[in-house]
Amino acid sequence: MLDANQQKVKELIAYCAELIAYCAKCSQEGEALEIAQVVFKTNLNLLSSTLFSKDLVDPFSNAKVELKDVICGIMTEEGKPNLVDFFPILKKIDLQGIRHRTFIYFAQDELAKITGKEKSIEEVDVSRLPYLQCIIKETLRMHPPSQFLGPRKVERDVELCGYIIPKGSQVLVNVWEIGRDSTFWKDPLVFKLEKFWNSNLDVRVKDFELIPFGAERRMCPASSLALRMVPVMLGSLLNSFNWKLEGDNGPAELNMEERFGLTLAKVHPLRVIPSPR
Ligand code: HEM
Repeated sequence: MLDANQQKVKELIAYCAELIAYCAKCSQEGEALEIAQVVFKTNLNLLSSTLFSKDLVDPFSNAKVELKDVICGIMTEEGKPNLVDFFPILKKIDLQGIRHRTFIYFAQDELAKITGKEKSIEEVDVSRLPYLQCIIKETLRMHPPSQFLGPRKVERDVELCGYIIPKGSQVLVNVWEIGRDSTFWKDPLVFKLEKFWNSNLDVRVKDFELIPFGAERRMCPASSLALRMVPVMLGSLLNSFNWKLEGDNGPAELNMEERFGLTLAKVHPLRVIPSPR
């Protein structure tokens, strides 16, 4: 018997086939696609099939999903107050050194060896794909979808790092900042998979330097599901195609500016062109 999460991942794999078919169409036509938009459609259909037994969007339609813009707009507005005062936006970070690029090819190489080239990833493959897991952890460290946990209300006076936080205060935990704190991370502003190579660092519960899903009682209830869905989708996309940035820019010129809101998003959505492997 499959548990609920396994059942969902099985459905996701079927939806991934549609996603890959859409990318294959773009690949044949040499057309760029906005990766967040097409992945959003897949996730939306997965969710709507669960809730309404119906797909809400056609993965082959080029139409923008307006719901995504509405959700993003709301989250940006909701997340606005005071953030800029405390966390200056880092405008340009070079996340893509030569070593990183080399590592990315190892990812693709690992996927081809373990699952066979140009195949979708199955859930059972994920535990045998350590590079892929490093990519996901390093991405969650530098770009956690939720910048803040909270707000939480302090139940009694607490002393923290020499400061008294009075009872009744509202506190936010800045996950984004923790992921970039040099006390915990070597080269915190550089995207380097080595940070997680041969490391047992767990993105859930135990290791507080990496808490993209939160921790303890209010932790994301879907963390197990998400940790199965993300590698299946990302791995399938990487294993099925080679990817190139739209335009003449190389990865080093990629603009990683982030828009701070309830969730983090790239200011300039990633547009990439798939080509056959
Ligand atoms: C990589 C993917 C995801 C990340 C990083 C993530 C992260 C988070 C975080 C940080 C929180 C707030 C925890 C806190 O305040 O302490 C949260 C809450 C929540 N997440 Fe996720 N999440 C992800 C995917 C999902 C998915 C796929 C679903 C649903 C299918 C989901 C459903 C929820 C719900 C319902 C809550 C509210 C829980 C509460 O308020 O008690 N999440 N998530």
